[in-house]
Amino acid sequence: MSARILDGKALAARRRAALATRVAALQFRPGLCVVRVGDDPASGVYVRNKDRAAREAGFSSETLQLPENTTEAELLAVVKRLNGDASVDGILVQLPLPGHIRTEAVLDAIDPAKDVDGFHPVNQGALMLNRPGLVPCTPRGVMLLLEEAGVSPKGARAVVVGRSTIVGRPVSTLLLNADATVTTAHSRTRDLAAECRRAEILVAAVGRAGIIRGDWIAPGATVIDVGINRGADGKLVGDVAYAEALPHAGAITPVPGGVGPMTIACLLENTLEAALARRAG
Ligand SMILES: Nc1nc(=O)c2c([nH]1)NC[C@@H]1CN(c3ccc(C(=O)N[C@@H](CCC(=O)O)C(=O)O)cc3)C=[N+]21
Repeated sequence: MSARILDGKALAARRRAALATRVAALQFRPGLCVVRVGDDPASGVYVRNKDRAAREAGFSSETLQLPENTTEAELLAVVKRLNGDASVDGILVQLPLPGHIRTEAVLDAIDPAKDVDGFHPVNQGALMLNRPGLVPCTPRGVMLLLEEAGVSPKGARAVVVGRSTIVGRPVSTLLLNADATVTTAHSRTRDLAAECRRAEILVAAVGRAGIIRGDWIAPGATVIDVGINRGADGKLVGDVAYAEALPHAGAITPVPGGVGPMTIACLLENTLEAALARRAG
């Protein structure tokens, strides 16, 4: 038996096509602005793919490329200008930022109504309280892939490996809000293999190639691999040892072509949502 492959690339393409139809019917173009400081390689692929996807869906998309030596004060001034720019519906500041800039200070400065990453404390707090708000893109993509797989979180044992504020924690919260029984495992978890083996839904968001081994996966489990790591041969690989996992999992997302494209589709959905909410007043 071999796992069903959850095609995130195809699902993302369908969602972007649906978005394009909705955007074409609007009286305005939703505007996304991405701010990139320096050229961290982790951001490169994302910025290029996002820009193309945004334009194809009828959004206006702009990337402000600032030099590596931009000061925190200068970046805050850019964010404030975008907060006040009525043509900008969504603001995304690419992470990671250079070490001399405090990430929290920058994220806190983004207008929560334009925070299409969903990283602002107001939006993260809303998520924790299960109230309406902008939800982080990758975690939303994870939930949509589960839905696509026909897997209901309700009552299910879910294990999320990773506790980052941008993926692990919000994924755990979304699963909890969807009535899963959630374990958040991390680098200090005593027996990671044992925790993973209990999972009916396993979400890997660690950022280390292949650390989740095939025999950590319960028979028939649904595996969502959030990791996008560069392997020794330069190819993209996930956090899950994919070939090993195939005979164990019931369904699994590939890397590339799984969660990554969904992140971009959800970013555009968040941008439309922010645009409609702001323009409704
Ligand atoms: N403020 C902020 N928000 C982010 O969401 C954010 C960020 N900063 N910094 C960088 C990371 C990285 N990230 C990716 C999203 C999609 C793909 C993606 O589309 N990957 C495709 C294609 C990869 C390829 O072909 O090279 C795939 O996995 O199939 C990759 C990486 C978002 N990030």
